[in-house]
Amino acid sequence: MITVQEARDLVLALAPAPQGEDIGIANAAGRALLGPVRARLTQPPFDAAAMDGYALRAEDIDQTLQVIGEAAAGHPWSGEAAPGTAIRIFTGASVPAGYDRVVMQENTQRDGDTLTVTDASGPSHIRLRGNDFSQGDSFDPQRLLTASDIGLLAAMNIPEITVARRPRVAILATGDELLRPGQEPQPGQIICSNDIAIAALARDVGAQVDLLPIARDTEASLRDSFAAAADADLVVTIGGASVGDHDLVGQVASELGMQRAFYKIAMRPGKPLMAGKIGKSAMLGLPGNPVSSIVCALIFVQPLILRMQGLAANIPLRRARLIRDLRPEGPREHYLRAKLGEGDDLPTIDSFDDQDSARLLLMSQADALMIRPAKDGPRKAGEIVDYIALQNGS
Ligand SMILES: Nc1nc2c(c(=O)[nH]1)N[C@H]1C(S)=C(S)[C@@H](COP(=O)(O)OP(=O)(O)OC[C@H]3O[C@@H](n4cnc5c(N)ncnc54)[C@H](O)[C@@H]3O)O[C@H]1N2
Ligand code: MOO
Repeated sequence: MITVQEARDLVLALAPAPQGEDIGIANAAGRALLGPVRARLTQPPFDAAAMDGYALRAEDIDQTLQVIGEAAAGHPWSGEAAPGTAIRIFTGASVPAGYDRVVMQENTQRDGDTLTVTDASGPSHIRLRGNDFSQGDSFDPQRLLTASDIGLLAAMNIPEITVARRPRVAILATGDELLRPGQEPQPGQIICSNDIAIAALARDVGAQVDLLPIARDTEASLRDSFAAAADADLVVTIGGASVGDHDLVGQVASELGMQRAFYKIAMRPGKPLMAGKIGKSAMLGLPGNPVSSIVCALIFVQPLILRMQGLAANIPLRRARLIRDLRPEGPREHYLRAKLGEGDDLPTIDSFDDQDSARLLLMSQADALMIRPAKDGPRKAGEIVDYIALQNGS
């Protein structure tokens, strides 16, 4: 069996080069910029008042001043700064040339057109031209664009950008026992939970998801499903990956010409993971146990979808202190469902006693996946371990 790291490298190598698509920035949150863009203007474009008050020359601050004009946002004042004068100014207005200080109106006293400063302390309250960014500055965040990013693109006066086309991801749950949520289970049947969970994880990283009908445990049904997924950039199957008589996914995929990159990895949960290419699509075959499928989606499916959009696919590892001793590990890298707590320097982490890969309730209660290397020795409370933060965490 190959290691998780080897498997990740092979999975990421399945990503084709991203294709570009031009979109308006208003719809660009959650999309991946394809290459750097450059600011089309300087921000702020002029020295701008940061407070409502008066613009004056710092050297005049102790004098009685004459108010000779007004500048508001969008309405600059274009006269000359003369000694002993001030300009009524409002936040966002251009500070007229020659004035180098804005005093908040709370720190002034005005009588007709004369002004005295009652409190001369404090900063200049002027945002200098270009203090945020300058025309020509490059922007390339190397992650899915956030709300702040699209605000920044707007401020840079970039109305349209080229992003990676959303990867089309077909998700296929397999199993005779599976029903859709809301249906009435007969003896031996359960509700299909995995495909909608994996679909949500895929959408979170920018995929356009096609949730296929549940395939039955027959070769014919699986062939039909693979045919329906032929246009996908990535086909994710769920279940039927193990060695049982009804685990047909690998067999049918091979008959359809799948070029296998690997089958089975030293990971717990997730051992029967399968990866390769089928037709024009990348394919990942996830194990059917609900927690296994979600963990594999976090470690392999999401990074692959990000890579398909040209992004680095690193999973941020964090560190926490064990709250109690741990037994030695077996031959597979273990991703344990765990709870975080407040600690002095680092958070504390405590894995659940029950690590059954079928227990969705525990997965939903976990706020971290604690990572223990294969064959890790016993660990003592207080030692530091790596973990991956989960969305459930507060
Ligand atoms: N003899 C062996 N048996 C098993 C091994 C093994 O090495 N030797 N590995 C075990 C491990 S580890 C896993 S993980 C599972 C994976 O099996 P499959 O991928 O073939 O999954 P299924 O058998 O189809 O299902 C397992 C389990 O999960 C339920 N399931 C499946 N799909 C869904 C779904 N979409 N929604 C909700 N629940 C689902 C299914 O009903 C089963 O209970 O194999 C072990 N066996
Ligand atoms: O690998 Mo299975 O995914 O341990 O439950």
